Amino acid sequence: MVDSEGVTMGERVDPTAPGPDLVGVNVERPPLMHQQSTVWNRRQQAVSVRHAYKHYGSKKKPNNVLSDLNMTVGKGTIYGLLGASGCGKTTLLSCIVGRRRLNTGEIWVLGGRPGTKGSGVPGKRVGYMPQEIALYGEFTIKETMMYFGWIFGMESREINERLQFLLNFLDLPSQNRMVKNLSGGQQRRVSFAVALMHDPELLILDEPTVGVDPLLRQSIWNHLVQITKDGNKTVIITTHYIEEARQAHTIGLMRSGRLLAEESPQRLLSMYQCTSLEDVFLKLSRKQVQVGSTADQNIANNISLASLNWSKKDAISVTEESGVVGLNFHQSKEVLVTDSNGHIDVSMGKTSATSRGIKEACDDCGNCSDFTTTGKLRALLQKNFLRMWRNVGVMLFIFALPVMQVILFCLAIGGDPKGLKLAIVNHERNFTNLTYQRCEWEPGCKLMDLSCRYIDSINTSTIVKHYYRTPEEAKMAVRTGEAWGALYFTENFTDALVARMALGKDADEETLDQSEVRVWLDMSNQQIGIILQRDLQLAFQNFTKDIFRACEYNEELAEIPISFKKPIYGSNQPSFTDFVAPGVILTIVFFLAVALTSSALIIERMEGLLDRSWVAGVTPGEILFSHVVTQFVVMCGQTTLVLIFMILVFKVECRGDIILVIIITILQGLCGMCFGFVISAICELERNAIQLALGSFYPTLLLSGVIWPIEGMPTILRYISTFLPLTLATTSLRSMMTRGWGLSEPDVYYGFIATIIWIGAFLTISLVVLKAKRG
Ligand SMILES: Nc1ncnc2c1ncn2[C@@H]1O[C@H](COP(=O)(O)OP(=O)(O)OP(=O)(O)O)[C@@H](O)[C@H]1O
Repeated sequence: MVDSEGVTMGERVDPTAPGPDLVGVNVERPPLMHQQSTVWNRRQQAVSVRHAYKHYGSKKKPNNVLSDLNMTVGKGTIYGLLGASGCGKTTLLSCIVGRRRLNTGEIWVLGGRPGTKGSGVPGKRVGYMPQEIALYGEFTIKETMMYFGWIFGMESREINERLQFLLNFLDLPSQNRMVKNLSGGQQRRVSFAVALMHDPELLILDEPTVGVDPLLRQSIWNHLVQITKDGNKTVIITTHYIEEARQAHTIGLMRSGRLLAEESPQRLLSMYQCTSLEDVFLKLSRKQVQVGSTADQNIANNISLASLNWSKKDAISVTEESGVVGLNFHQSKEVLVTDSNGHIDVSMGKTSATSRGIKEACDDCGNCSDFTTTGKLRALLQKNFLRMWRNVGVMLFIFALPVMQVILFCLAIGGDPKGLKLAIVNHERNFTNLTYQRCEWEPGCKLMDLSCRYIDSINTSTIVKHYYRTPEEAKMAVRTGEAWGALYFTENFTDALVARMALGKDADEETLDQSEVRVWLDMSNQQIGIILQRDLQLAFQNFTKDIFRACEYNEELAEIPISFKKPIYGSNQPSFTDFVAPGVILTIVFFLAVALTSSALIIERMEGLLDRSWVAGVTPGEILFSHVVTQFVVMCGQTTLVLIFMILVFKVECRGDIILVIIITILQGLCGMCFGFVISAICELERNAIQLALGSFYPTLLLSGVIWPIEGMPTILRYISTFLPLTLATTSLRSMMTRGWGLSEPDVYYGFIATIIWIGAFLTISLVVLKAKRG
């Protein structure tokens, strides 16, 4: 029994298994079995698609775009793929060039399967012009050609020669014009030129003639006819100008994810007795709608000729193999030979060409390292730098923003508050005029007007003193927000204080009570409250020491018996800036890298540039690598600026090895960049990437111990915090800067290890996601 593939049941050739001809090592024609020969022949066509199914969306709610589609494109032919908008042409082409994968079914392109090693597809065997412009707007025409030429492994001289030809042929303006300044039609022609650049074996053009004037359109078709003449080049073209497709050797009429017909234009016109291809398409479409339901029941394939019941039925060859009307297309090409079974065999006499193509593709991989080629790297790196260089806004963003952030941080954070109002009530003095207070006291060992002497020792830059008549008035000032605290001295403050000091343990309750300085603070602002407490206590200590010194007592008696010696690390008056600065340095570098990277990749993807590079043979790994290199250079610049401003200009303490400080900062920048890659790989839209980047900013900042010690967090949060990319690195940098520790300390090297692990994890995730998305 022979099935629809022409293969004996039970001996079906596994479409997914690589055939002997796959890798170009053994392209000898498989012997004997006719069925195998047919399958083999089919696979040697320029393109062969069999039983292709492709859907978007989830399996539960699939949007079926290709359903059991079969297509055969003979070598050395022009294949016009026609169909209404949304019928799946672009999807089919993207599967052919290896940009997407089918859900089921098989595709063979130039004797290999797209995406397999050594097939050359995606790669330089294919020239692809996508529907969107997909060009770098900030490149000149010449730079655009150089970029793609290098990716295709061409020499600069070769590219220049080809460029001159294409400029003339496509009537393009000066090669130094920026792409973004060209008209829509000119941009499309540049896009077409890119596809023609490396003279590929298979040219896939998605609506190349949109926006092109009729004369040039004809010239483009003439060129396509010309390049396919010798049988070595094949063209697949989609167009909305159906009639221009008359110049194609074969036309595939597509509707609802299937091919309704695949024939030469002349044959289609005569078969359906129409004068225009549009009429043929309409006829076939109507028929498909009419018979759709019954046909679907009988044949799980494309439209069946039997059910169509055309008048010229005999003239149409229908095979179940193709499921397409007239698969045995009768091109007027001498190169196409029909074998004894009626199957086309274009491979005869051309085996060596196929072999050569695949072999060349393999050689390309063999010549260079497995990872990449210098041409590709050169192209990708130049592209990244040129894009940044041409975009002044981005350049400013890259270098001015970190400096601005450091300056703002150092100026705004960590300084002692100034001008805090204190409401003072001093009943030792009978003030009549509260606007001008003279609270005089006599220096030396004079125990008089001690309230005034104490008030005088209160730091005046932080505290502004306002006088009130009664404690109630002063407290009201605090309640209404006029003052941050109220201070009250009793009528007998001096006498009571002297008695308290003289009597010591014999002092009575009233003496103790009268000798107190009573303070009511607004503690709603923790930082201000603590600073006021600190300053009032410090002022009292200085005031007492001053009296003891004057009276020739031992001034140490004025202190509490806990002696804080010179700290082992830091100072007795630690600065909040020194605590926060290490975390702020890393946060600035980390999140700038996130912002920059995440948007860069998404913009490229949305403009279709990433797709185009992929089809040209650039791998996700190469794209990531080129961005890592570009970002690394940027990172070094940013790190230098941030550290210069932080340490040299604003004198933030740095006791440790500056080289280690620089290394961990750069590593954190790289880590942020890799996180940016993950975001850009996951998110389709720039908007979503921005949301994700911003959404991750606050949790990371709050949980990484940047602004508050992680020791103050609940236990679970502390564990979570440890596993965030910034936490251990912040601790490490802080230990280096404030304690002067080196790499031998666990606190320091944990930060380095954690950062490196995060870089690896982020890179792996983004590679996996990018590769998955290519499918
Ligand atoms: N990435 C995608 N995700 C989800 N659906 C998609 C995606 N790309 C295309 N589609 C859907 O698949 C269907 C076929 O789209 P496709 O772009 O292949 O059609 P087309 O024939 O090329 O149309 P046109 O001639 O207008 O370019 C459309 O319904 C489209 O909305």
